[in-house]
Amino acid sequence: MKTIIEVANLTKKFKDITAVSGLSFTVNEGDVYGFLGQNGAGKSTTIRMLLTLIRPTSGSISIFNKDLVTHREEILRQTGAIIEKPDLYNFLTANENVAFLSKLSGKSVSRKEVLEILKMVGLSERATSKVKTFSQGMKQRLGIAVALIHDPSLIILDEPTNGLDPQGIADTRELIKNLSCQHGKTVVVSSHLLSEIELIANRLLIIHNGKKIVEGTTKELLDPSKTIVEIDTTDNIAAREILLQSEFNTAVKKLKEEKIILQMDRNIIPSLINFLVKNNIGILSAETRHSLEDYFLSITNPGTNVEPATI
Ligand SMILES: Nc1ncnc2c1ncn2[C@@H]1O[C@H](COP(=O)(O)OP(=O)(O)OP(=O)(O)O)[C@@H](O)[C@H]1O
Repeated sequence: MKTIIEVANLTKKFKDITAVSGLSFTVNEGDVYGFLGQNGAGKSTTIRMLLTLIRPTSGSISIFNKDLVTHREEILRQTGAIIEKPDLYNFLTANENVAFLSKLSGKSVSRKEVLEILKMVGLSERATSKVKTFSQGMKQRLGIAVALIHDPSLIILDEPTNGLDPQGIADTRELIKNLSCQHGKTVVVSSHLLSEIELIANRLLIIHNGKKIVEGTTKELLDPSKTIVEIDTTDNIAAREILLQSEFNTAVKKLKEEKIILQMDRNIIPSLINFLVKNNIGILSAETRHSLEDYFLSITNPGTNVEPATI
C-alpha cells in the first residue's frame, strides 16, 4: 500500500495557544481519510499546514513520499483543496466558472474537459445555468470541480458539508465516495460530525486539543467486538503498567483523566478484571462503549454519561 501523506510529530503554536501538538498520522493511496474533531480541535490548522498556508512550529510532513518543505510546488500541483467556501462567480454559469477559474490558476481547459469535470461532480445538466441559481450543495460540488481542474491525485476538503441542507450533504458525500472509488483519488476530509465521517471514510483520525486520540480503519473502530472499556482502579498508573506488560498490552489505548482506556473484545473483559484483581489492583468502575459515537463523545465531552458495563 502506497503512503500518500506521512505526518510526524507535527506541532503548531500560535503564541500561547498550541493548536496542534505532536500529531502523527498516515494517509494511504485511495483512502477517504476522515479527520474528526470538535470545533477548535486543530483540524483546519493541520490542513493549512498540509497546504503550506501556515508553517509548522515543529514536526515534518511528507506527501507523495517527498518532503513538503523542499518539494512544495511539485506536491501542490498534484493536490486539490477546498478549505473554506469555494470562491465562485455567481453571475457566471457553471462551465464559465470552471473555464475562468482554471485560466486564473494557469491552466486552460477545453470545453470537453470542462464538461467532463462537471459530469464528474454531477453537474453536467446545469453546465449553462448561472451559479446564483445553485443550491449550496451544488455550489460545493462546483467548488470541488474547480479543485479537480488540474487532475490532482490528492484532494483535501475542510468541513465540505458545513452549512449544506440534507440533500447537499448527501450529494457531497456521494461525490467524495465516487472520487475515491471511481476516479482513484485519495481524499482527506475533515468534519466535526462522526455520523458524517462514518459514512464516507474508510480510515479515520480523531483529534482533540490538537492531539491524536485514535487512528484506525472505520471498520475496525466500529467493530462491536472491539469494545472500548474505560476502567478506574485503586492505582491506575500501576494498573496500566501491569497491563502493558501483560497479554492485554495491545488493548491498552491510553490513560485519560486518570482512567485506563482499552479496546478489546467484550468477552475478554472478565479475564481482564480477574487479572487486575490478582495483581492487587482494586476495580472502582468499568464502563464500556458500544459505538464510536459514544467513544468520540466520551473523549471529547468528559461530562458525558455512560451506562456502566454489565460484567
Ligand atoms: N491564526 C490563529 N491565531 C491564533 N489562534 C489560532 C489561529 N488559528 C487557529 N487558532 C486556534 O487553534 C485552535 C485550533 O483551531 P482550528 O481552527 O485548527 O480548529 P478546527 O478543529 O478546525 O475547528 P473548527 O471546526 O471550529 O474550524 C483553536 O483554539 C483556535 O482558536
